[in-house]
Amino acid sequence: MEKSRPHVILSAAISIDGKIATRLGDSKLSSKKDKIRIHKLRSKVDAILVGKNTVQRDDPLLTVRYVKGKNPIRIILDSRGTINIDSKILQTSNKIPTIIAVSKKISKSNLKKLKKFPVEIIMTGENSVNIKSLMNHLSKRKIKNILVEGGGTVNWQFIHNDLFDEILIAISPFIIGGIDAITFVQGKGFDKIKKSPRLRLNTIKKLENYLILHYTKV
Ligand SMILES: NC(=O)C1=CN([C@@H]2O[C@H](COP(=O)(O)OP(=O)(O)OC[C@H]3O[C@@H](n4cnc5c(N)ncnc54)[C@H](O)[C@@H]3O)[C@@H](O)[C@H]2O)C=CC1
Ligand SMILES: Nc1nc(O)c(N)c(N[C@@H]2O[C@H](COP(=O)(O)O)[C@@H](O)[C@H]2O)n1
Repeated sequence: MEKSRPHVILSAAISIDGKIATRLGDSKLSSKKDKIRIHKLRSKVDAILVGKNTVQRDDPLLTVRYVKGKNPIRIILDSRGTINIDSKILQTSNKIPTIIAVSKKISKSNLKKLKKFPVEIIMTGENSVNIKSLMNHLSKRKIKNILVEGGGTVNWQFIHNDLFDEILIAISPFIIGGIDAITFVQGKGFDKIKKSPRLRLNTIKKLENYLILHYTKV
């Protein structure tokens, strides 16, 4: 029987105090070696997924550049289709397969704007993108594994809805601090430790001043 969702790996570079970006959105935490590690991983997955805020803040390419390898399909969660038309994601969508997942709340004008680009639009969910049904849809499209590269709001949705299998964390040698800085997991958070998913720490790897932690669910 076909699995109802792809295998999901959550990945982030964090400061030693668990932040993924400063309060101003600076998230450049990875070293060159760490980028090589992440690009190797990107080259092995079918798709890479991020949230709209990450696209707005970082203007990422989400491609494989530090190593040789194939680019994964890019998936952006953008409920209202507000992604900037000048973003690298849209501007390179003629070269790299790109899916924009939107909700039924998208305006006609934003839908029209997206349709001008060679992207696939998947509409699911009333207010925000229904990630369970999106995963189901992607599974039917033979997307077997997805690398979720944040941000914190998206990570919370995958964790809260128990839609992940592995977590890869690079602890970088920085301290960010501040209650307004984005943490690895945003959202409402669990109110009791017993509600948190149980994780098994599989490997710890030292990469210069970085620690790469690999967890799976118990
Ligand atoms: N250090 C690192 O490894 C990384 C850092 N970042 C940083 O994280 C920050 C962005 O994180 P956040 O503000 O938490 O935003 P986010 O990147 O998680 O995007 C959240 C947005 O995605 C959209 N969305 C649509 N459907 C959704 C759904 N079902 N679940 C969740 N989101 C949905 C909504 O517009 C929502 O506001 C940026 O500053 C970025 O630089 C992002 C990725 C990795
Ligand atoms: N692994 C990792 N380390 C960091 O320090 C980061 N800030 C991120 N961010 C994620 O990678 C995306 C940038 O990708 P491109 O270099 O533009 O291909 C960014 O948008 C986050 O998803 N990751």
